[in-house]
Amino acid sequence: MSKTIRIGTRGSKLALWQAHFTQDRLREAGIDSELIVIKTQGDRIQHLSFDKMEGKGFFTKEIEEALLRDEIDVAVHSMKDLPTNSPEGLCITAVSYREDPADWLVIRKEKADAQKPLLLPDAAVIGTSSARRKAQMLDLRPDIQIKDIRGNVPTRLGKLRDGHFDAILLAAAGLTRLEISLSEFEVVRFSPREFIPAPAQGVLAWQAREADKPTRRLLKQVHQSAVAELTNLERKVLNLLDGGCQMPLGVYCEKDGEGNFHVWAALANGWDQPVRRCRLSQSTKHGLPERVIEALR
Ligand SMILES: NCc1[nH]cc(CCC(=O)O)c1CC(=O)O
Repeated sequence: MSKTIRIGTRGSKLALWQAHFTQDRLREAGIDSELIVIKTQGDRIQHLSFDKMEGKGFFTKEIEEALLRDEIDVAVHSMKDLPTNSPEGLCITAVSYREDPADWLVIRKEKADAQKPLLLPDAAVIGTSSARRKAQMLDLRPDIQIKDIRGNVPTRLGKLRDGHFDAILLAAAGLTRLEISLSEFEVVRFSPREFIPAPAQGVLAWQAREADKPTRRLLKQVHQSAVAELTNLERKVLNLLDGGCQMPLGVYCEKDGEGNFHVWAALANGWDQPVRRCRLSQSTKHGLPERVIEALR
């Protein structure tokens, strides 16, 4: 018999889905757990665009602090929201399967224009607060207008429905996990090789105290090491650039049946600056992140 693992999570619908998913995986491994909901800066400050907020890790800081204070044993994060350097004393112990890593462009049906690229009318108003999505969208359609949008996934869809935007960009992972019907909208489902996702998009990270060996041993039972190999590569590129989740950087990695690694990356100096792209392949992962940085220069 092991003790009950305390899982710390944000309170949004998607975060709770992720926490329940964690509980299910642990239960399968015979491990009992309970949920502890924690509010973060990212949940409280919903009116500011991310580029107007200071620092990194808006969705993760308070949960990491609870972990350090021993109020929880495991923190569940969307891995893409997690800065590449864990605070002193904490580490990412395990990662989940990868949900579809793509971004989807969700368009109001009455605005969709089948004659135009990406089904967008001229000068379409696109809602996104992500510098990465802004830069890649402007690269594809320089005529569009960008407007910031905040709030959780259902809130954003509500704002689209209410006509504040012609289209918005969302992670396929969030929409799929919440089983949100998009039948009232037109949807452009980008390939992650074309519209490059955030490093580790679609993957959950399970964080624990470095010194808490019993919890870390339990988490290893649900760890997906093949996923970690790819997300570690993606996050290494972010780390080498000294970037956070507001950097206009997309990195996406696949490993093929022969064991070769393929990386697609896109980087801009700012959200309204030109996008530089690269696609690299090699048979080992060694030195690949460094080559990506070189190619994006
Ligand atoms: N930044 C918010 C956030 N963090 C994780 C997801 C979706 C799940 C994932 O990508 O793992 C989202 C919503 C979105 O980007 O549309």
